[in-house]
Amino acid sequence: MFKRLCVIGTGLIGGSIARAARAQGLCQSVVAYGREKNLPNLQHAKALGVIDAFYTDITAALDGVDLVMIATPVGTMQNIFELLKPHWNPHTIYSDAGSTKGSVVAAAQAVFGQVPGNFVPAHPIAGAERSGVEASVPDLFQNRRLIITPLADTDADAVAKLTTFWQRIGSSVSVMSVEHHDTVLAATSHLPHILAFALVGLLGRKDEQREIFKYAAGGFKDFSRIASSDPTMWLDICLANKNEIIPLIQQLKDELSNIEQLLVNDQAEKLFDTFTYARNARQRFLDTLDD
Ligand SMILES: NC(=O)C1=CN([C@@H]2O[C@H](COP(=O)(O)OP(=O)(O)OC[C@H]3O[C@@H](n4cnc5c(N)ncnc54)[C@H](O)[C@@H]3O)[C@@H](O)[C@H]2O)C=CC1
Ligand SMILES: O=C(O)C(=O)Cc1ccc(O)cc1
Repeated sequence: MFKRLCVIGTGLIGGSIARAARAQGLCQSVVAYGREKNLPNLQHAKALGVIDAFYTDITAALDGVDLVMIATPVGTMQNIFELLKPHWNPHTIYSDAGSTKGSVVAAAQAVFGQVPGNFVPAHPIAGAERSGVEASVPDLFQNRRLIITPLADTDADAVAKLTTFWQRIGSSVSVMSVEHHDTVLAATSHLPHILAFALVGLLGRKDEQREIFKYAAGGFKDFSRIASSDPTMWLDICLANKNEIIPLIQQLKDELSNIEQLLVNDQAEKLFDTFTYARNARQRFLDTLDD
């Protein structure tokens, strides 16, 4: 499908894309670009067989490449576009895996003036709280969703080819606008991560923290898992999508205040209704997951 894939950011996502593309025979070779300070990680990626070669020189890294995947934290994307700009090839497909799309498109606009038609913004809704190439696996995207957020000028052939690429590594591909993506993901991914960081931070500061984590029942263990996620990656995501996230934090505070008042006033029936509404809403959500 592709001759040579170049991954920029060989971590959990970049490494998993490389492994999956190789496993499915979607490219003949995989190379990586990285910075000098990241050499040990690139050497490790090569030793693991995730990539065939790595370069700290972007010209060498892009030689013969027909697919570039950017999988670095979203706050680095503008620098990556600056790096790519002098070598931009109209016959190459460029894409990314960033968790926010408005900020990535804005970064491309800032560098190129107009977002190039052969850059296809994308986001795999698959991942983990772990980072780095050692956490990468070839089946990370199996039975998961992948969102493409094309712009009016995005090349339809590039979108079609990238759609096939993601489908062949197991993803179900949806297309939506950049704005809709950022609104939806703020609610379903960004707010829950902030909540996990806040809750684990709160409990971690308490004197009885040893007890709290020792007796963590299933629910807290599940929910606190995402608080182990990479702080750099989440700082970038939260800053990039803060306009969507801040109103949701306010709404969440209102929900918590409501529950607090129901408890203060012993309004058992209303509290029961609140829990029942959420439980039914989740069931409706699960019922429609296959749509
Ligand atoms: N972790 C997850 O579950 C998911 C992450 N994403 C997105 O994918 C991207 C990558 O995330 P992960 O793979 O989890 O992170 P990671 O921390 O595992 O890997 C990121 C890699 O990028 C490299 N890097 C950072 N700045 C760089 C720069 N300026 N130039 C070259 N390389 C640089 C790092 O050295 C590292 O190897 C992020 O944009 C994230 O928002 C998307 C879906 C899921
Ligand atoms: O570990 C988890 O449960 C995640 O939610 C992983 C994740 C993190 C960031 C994304 O943009 C998409 C998926």
